[in-house]
This record gives sequence, C-alpha cells and structure tokens, in this order.
Amino acid sequence: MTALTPTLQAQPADLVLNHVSLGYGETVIVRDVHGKFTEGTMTAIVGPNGAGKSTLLKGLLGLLRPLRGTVESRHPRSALGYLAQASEIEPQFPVRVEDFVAVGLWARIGGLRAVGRTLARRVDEAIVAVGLQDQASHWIGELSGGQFQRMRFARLLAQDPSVILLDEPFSGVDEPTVLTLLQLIHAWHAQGRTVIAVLHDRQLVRTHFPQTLVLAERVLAWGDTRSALDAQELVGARA
Ligand SMILES: Nc1ncnc2c1ncn2[C@@H]1O[C@H](COP(=O)(O)OP(=O)(O)OP(=O)(O)O)[C@@H](O)[C@H]1O
Repeated sequence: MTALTPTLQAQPADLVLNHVSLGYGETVIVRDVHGKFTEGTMTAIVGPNGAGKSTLLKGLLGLLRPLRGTVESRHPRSALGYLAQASEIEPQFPVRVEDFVAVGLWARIGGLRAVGRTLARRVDEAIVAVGLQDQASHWIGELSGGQFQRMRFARLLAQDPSVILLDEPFSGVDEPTVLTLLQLIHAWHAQGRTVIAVLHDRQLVRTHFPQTLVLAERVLAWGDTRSALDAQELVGARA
C-alpha cells in the first residue's frame, strides 16, 4: 500500500454498519449500531466488560451474522486482518515461529500453494519487524507471553491486510512489547490502512487513537477520541 495522509471525508468507507444488532441465539448483545469505518482511520472500541466489543468485531468480520441490519465490507475477507482476544492456537502445538507467521500468507495465496521467494522474504521481514529474528526457528511453546503476541502480530504483517481488527492486543503483554506493537500499529495507520482495536486502557486510547467508539450494548459515542471519552464520562459508563 502507498503511504498517504488521508483527508478523511474524501476516503471511502471500508466497513459500513446499517442498524446492526448482534447476539447469540435469541439474546441481543449489541443493538442498532449505525455508522462507518472510513479508510485510513484508527479507532479504539471501548466500553465496560461484557458491553459487546468482541461481538461487534466478529460482526464486522462476518464471523457472526447480524440478527438485524447489514454489514457491508469493501474488501474480501482475506484483506481483513484479525487478532482474536485469545490465541487461536494452543501454545504447545508443535509448530515453529516462522511457520506460524507464514500462515498469514494463506489468506492471500491459499494454504496449499508453494511460498515463492518474495513471499518467503515477507515472512522474514515480518519476523524481523517484531524483533523475533533470533527465535524464528524456535517452537512456539518456547516463547514468552510477549514474544507470542509479537509472533501473532508478525502473522498479520505477513498477511498484509487493508483493515486490521485487534481484540485487546496488549492484554497481559510486557511494556517493551506494548511499545513495539504500538509502533507497528502507527506504521499501519501511516500507510493508510484502517485499524480498529478493542482496548481498556483509556490513557493509551487518548494518546494513540484519534477516533473512539464507546459501546455499552448500544453506541454511546463515536467520533474523535476526546469528545467520545468525555461523552462516555458524562453518561457514567467507564471503560
Ligand atoms: N459465543 C457466545 N455465546 C453466547 N454468549 C456469548 C458468546 N460470546 C460472548 N457472549 C456473551 O456476550 C456478552 C458480550 O461479550 P463480549 O465478549 O462481546 O463483550 P466484551 O465487551 O468484549 O467484554 P470484555 O471486555 O469482558 O472482553 C457477554 O455476556 C458474553 O457472555
């Protein structure tokens, strides 16, 4: 992707929600969300525990079909990068770091195709970008918690998605790793990619995320971070 400084109003919407309600079975968890995520924006989703933040991400990704309303994506699923809250893989699974990261390519090339030299280089670069070059051939079970999260970010880098959805990416992660991962997120943003992250740390949101969506079953506020968090405080819903 080319670097750009987006004039947000002029950018197309990557994801559009039309009065979307989401839930499980008969139970509605997220109600009547209406709005859009514009290309190149960097949005935090905050709200109390159980507010439906992870559920909203799953709706945006198409992993959960809306109970009401529609979600429109400008991109195929393969161009949406997703970091789930819990790891999607058991840490003791016998796979090496470089192979785990290479799975990020599958979304784009298909799992059974040979990885050519250019793509193999992309995996190497992703591993270096997160500082795991010395662990590339290690089993994933040998990594610390912070290294494991760096590896999951490297897989997203290898995937090269246009829109990145992160569910509590810093939870349980050491401070140096948080700084490294924040740098990667800012680099994605500077490249014009769209970033959406569920976060709990309000100070981190204020410092790093220009846009915020406050969710407590419904959207309480959605806009520039300062106004959204101020509105949240007014209605008394703490992140
Ligand atoms: N697969 C599921 N089946 C049934 N209920 C679910 C499922 N996943 C989540 N829920 C329920 O939906 C509600 C919202 O969960 P969700 O994880 O979306 O909230 P959240 O805002 O991300 O919470 P937290 O900040 O605690 O991670 C919770 O009551 C949860 O128990």
